[in-house]
Amino acid sequence: MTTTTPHAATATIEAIGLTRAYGGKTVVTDMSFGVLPGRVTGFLGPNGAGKSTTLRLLLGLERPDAGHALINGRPYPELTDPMSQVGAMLDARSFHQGRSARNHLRALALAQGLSADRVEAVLDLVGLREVSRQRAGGFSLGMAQRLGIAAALLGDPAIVILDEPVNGLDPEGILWIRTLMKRLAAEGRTVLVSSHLMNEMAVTADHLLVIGRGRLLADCPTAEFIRRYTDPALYLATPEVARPALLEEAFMRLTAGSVEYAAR
Ligand SMILES: Nc1ncnc2c1ncn2[C@@H]1O[C@H](COP(=O)(O)OP(=O)(O)OP(=O)(O)O)[C@@H](O)[C@H]1O
Repeated sequence: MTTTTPHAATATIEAIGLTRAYGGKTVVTDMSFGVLPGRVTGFLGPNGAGKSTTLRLLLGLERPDAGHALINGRPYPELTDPMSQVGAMLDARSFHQGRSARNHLRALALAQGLSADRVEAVLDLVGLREVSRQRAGGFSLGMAQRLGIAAALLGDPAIVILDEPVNGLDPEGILWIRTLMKRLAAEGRTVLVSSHLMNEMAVTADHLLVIGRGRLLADCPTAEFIRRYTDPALYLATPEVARPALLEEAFMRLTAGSVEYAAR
C-alpha cells in the first residue's frame, strides 16, 4: 500500500484498523486512513470492494469486528449533534415515498432539533423549491439524488459523505453535483465521495483512497496516483492537460488483482 499523506492531526474522518466480515467472509480488512477538510476525497474501488460497507462503518450504521472509526475525534454514536457534524447520503431513495420533499426534510429537521429555516435553505441549495410539495416517491433519479443531498446538508455539516452520488445522472446532474462538491470543499468542509466512475473522479477528486477486496491500496493526491500507476511510457507521451484521462488506466493497473467479479 502507498501512503503519502500521514494521518494528519486535522483529519476529521479516521478509520483505524476497520475490519468487517459477513458470514465468515472478510469484506473490509484492517482499513486505516484519515480524511482531511478542504478538499474532495474520492473513495474508489471495483464493485464489491467494500466501499459502502466502509462508509456504513464510519457512520456507525454497522459495528466493526475490529478497529474503530472516528468523526471529529469521536465514534459516530457519541456525537451529540450528529447531523450538524456529518451529513451523509448512502441511498438516494431512502425516503418515505408518500411524503413531499419539504415534509420529508421537515421531519428530519424536527427529529434533529434543526430549525425549519434550514429546510428552506437546502431546498434552494439543491434547486428543489419548485417541486418541494410534490410526492418524493414520484421523483426522477436526479431529483431523488438532490433530495438526498439536501437531507445530508440539512444540519450544515462540516463533513459530507456521499455514496455514488452521480450514478445514473444525466450530464447536467453530474455537473451540478461536481460543482457542489468542489464548492463544499472550498468552504473548508471535508467531502468524501465514493464512485467507480473514473472520468468523474479524475476531474472532481483532489485526493484518492483506492481500495480493492476490502483493503486500502493507495492513499494519495489524484495527480500523484496517476503518475505513479500509469504505464510510464504512456504517462510521458500524454500532454499534462490530458493526464486526468489516465486515471482509469492507473486504477485498472493497481486493482487488476482485486476485481471480485472479473470475466475469466
Ligand atoms: N449485509 C451484507 N451481508 C452479506 N454480505 C454483504 C453485505 N453487505 C455487503 N456485503 C458483501 O460485502 C462485499 C462488499 O460490499 P460493498 O457493498 O461494501 O462493496 P462496494 O465497493 O460498495 O460495491 P459496489 O460498488 O458494487 O456498490 C460484497 O462482496 C458484498 O456482497
